[in-house]
Amino acid sequence: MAFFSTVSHTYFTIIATFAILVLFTGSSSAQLSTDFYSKSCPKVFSTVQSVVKNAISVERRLGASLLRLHFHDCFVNGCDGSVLLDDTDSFTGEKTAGPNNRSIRGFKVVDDIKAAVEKACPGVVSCADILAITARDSVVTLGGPDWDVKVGRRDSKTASLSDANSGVIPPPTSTLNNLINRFQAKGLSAKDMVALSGAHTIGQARCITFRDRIYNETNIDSSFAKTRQSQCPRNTGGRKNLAPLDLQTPTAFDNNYFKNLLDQKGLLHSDQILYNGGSTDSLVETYSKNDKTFDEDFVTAMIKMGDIDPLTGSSGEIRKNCRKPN
Ligand code: HEM
Ligand SMILES: [Ca+2]
Ligand SMILES: [Ca+2]
Repeated sequence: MAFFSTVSHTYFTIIATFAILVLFTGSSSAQLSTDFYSKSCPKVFSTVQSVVKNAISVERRLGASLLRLHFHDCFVNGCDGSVLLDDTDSFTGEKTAGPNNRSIRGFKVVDDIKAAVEKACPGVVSCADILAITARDSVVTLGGPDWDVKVGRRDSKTASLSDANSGVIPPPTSTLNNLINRFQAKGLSAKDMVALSGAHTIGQARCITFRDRIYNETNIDSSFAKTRQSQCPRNTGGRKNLAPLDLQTPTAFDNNYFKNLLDQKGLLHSDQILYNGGSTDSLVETYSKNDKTFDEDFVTAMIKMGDIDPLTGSSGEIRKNCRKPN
């Protein structure tokens, strides 16, 4: 008896270990692949790209706005299109959460992309995948690196205001430790975090996100602070006034963001903290000197970010309209 129970116990352990392994790999990004739509929607990539290019040719900032949408989607319960759901009388989504309210944009472009993709292959391509492809196409269109986007994500049927407000998307007042920890919590390293922060080589920020820095911080170039103060008053008013995150080339994807940090010309507290005598200084120096290394590490990190907790298999749905569940 003792012999049999040891044997069955051993078998049980082996089977249980195997089941746990399968469960773990099944819940990760194992099912995303670059050819997920190769039969069901071969034109998806060219369709998305042409709408993105057209939108950016009308307003270059949209490239930045679209890239940011993918980040704000993936960090809140994974890359599941949750950020795109509109509020209704009976439902509050993520659009009014602190990091998103009056800030995230680009939804009309996403609607246009979805319409074009639905025309080519109805009911096939998820909004979460559209955000991932759109982020890549935005970077490429603005002169940044290219990569193959993994697809096969499905869309959430809901969204979470409280999760979007919980600090998983770190605020611009963050310490370096908080930035590192928040990315670590999503399986991204400090290196990934610094490389992804390089997304701030494009786009704009509102006065309220950098006011405290330009008036009260000391690790800032004084003439740069003065320039920014002229459009962002100390006490009241001007909250919505915009300034470029990269003062040199805000519509080109390059490594000037990191060069600015060496000159203490980072706009946000969370930008300059990456080069302030701490553990990430040497990476900032590397990226400022070597655009190719930045591009490579940015691509690696974008692919990792796109892998965060996707819905796959029969989870979620393929939304017909990115703004509401089916
Ligand atoms: C490291 C932590 C990060 C913090 C604290 C942060 C914070 C911010 C803030 C405060 C703004 C300005 C928003 C506004 O005033 O409306 C902004 C803009 C932006 N962020 Fe980040 N961000 C971070 C990481 C990222 C990542 C990982 C990406 C993408 C990969 C990204 C892409 C962008 C872009 C492109 C813009 C400009 C958007 C536009 O012009 O519409 N950020 N970010
Ligand atoms: Ca999400
Ligand atoms: Ca730039």
